[in-house]
Amino acid sequence: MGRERQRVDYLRISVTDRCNLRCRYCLPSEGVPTVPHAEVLRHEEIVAIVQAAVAVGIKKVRLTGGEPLVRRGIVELVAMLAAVPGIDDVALTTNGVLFPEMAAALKRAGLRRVNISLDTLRPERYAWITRGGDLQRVLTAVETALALGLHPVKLNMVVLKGFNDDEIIDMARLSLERPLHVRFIELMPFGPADALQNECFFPTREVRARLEAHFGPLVTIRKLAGCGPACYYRIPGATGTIGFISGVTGHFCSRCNRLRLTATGELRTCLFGGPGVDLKGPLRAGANQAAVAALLREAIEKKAGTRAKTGRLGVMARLGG
Ligand SMILES: Nc1nc2c(ncn2[C@@H]2O[C@H](COP(=O)(O)OP(=O)(O)OP(=O)(O)O)[C@@H](O)[C@H]2O)c(=O)[nH]1
Ligand SMILES: C[S@@+](CC[C@H](N)C(=O)[O-])C[C@H]1O[C@@H](n2cnc3c(N)ncnc32)[C@H](O)[C@@H]1O
Ligand code: SF4
Ligand code: SF4
Repeated sequence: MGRERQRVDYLRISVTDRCNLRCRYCLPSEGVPTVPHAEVLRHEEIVAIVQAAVAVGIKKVRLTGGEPLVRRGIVELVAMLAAVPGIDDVALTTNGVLFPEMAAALKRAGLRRVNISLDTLRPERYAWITRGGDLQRVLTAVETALALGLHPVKLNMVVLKGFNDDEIIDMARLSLERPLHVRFIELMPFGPADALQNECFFPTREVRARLEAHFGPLVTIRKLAGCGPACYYRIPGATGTIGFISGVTGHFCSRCNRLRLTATGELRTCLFGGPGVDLKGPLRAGANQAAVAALLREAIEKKAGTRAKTGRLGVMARLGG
């Protein structure tokens, strides 16, 4: 008997390829050539694709980027997506820089939860890894998300040997008193991260060993809202959790539940590449919802429960992580 196919119910949407930071493992210092405005999907086009996606089983959307909060009208887009019948979860992955001022409006628009990238708790390190970012803004973003009752609030830390691996315990401590979910992410070989892989890759098993040497055995917990690739644990007695995203050493592809939509309207069935399907062309040529749904259905049927094999990987800021 064949393997039962994982239900695909989650669409990650990169709403822009632009970013207000230049994290060293994600973008080159000069950035990447930006896509002309006309090539980027308009709000209405994203909504049309999401409506078609609901017809093929999508229930959750996550907005990412680039930095999703630099997209003009992002609050309105959240409201439009939250209003699509059949969508029960609208989430955001952000670097947090613009979040404090926008958070209340985003929540009012229907944002349910947020994942915030935070690689270090030291201001000078943060400025270095992001090429100029201000740590205080991200810390304020985390506080704002908690104060607004967005739930769960997850933190994303890409662990880099020799840069922030000495902060693993400090980051994990953030989960002790408050409902913060601290995720340790393995560096994946995209764009500039490819060149860092040899020197900086720090595997999940070593993160876990460090945590257990300090806090004692971690307790396995059932998954948090999100159904992403993270595996969650708890430090005994902690309010929040610890998550591991093992994009390199892990084996979670057989339960992959997601599709990706790039800012320019290409549908991808795997972060690691594979054939993309152009949705913008058909949409602009007048394809109706049923026709877009048929393209989505076909892509889902072809989606393998394994990582796509590809010669060249793009940059994360283009794919939305
Ligand atoms: N290999 C792989 N990595 C992923 C996948 N989805 C997300 N990631 C990585 O996981 C990290 C965190 O991603 P987030 O955008 O916070 O999303 P998430 O953890 O999937 O989201 P939720 O589970 O919904 O909270 C990023 O480094 C992503 O690149 C995936 O399908 N495959
Ligand atoms: C590409 S960013 C886009 C959203 C937003 N700009 C942010 O930083 O949260 C999404 C996530 O991918 C992670 N990421 C970027 N490059 C990565 C890499 N090479 N390996 C693993 N994770 C990476 C980031 O740390 C971030 O948590
Ligand atoms: S990880 Fe996010 S914040 Fe950092 S450069 Fe990439 S897209 Fe921008
Ligand atoms: S690597 Fe590809 S198939 Fe595997 S979990 Fe990520 S997106 Fe899904």
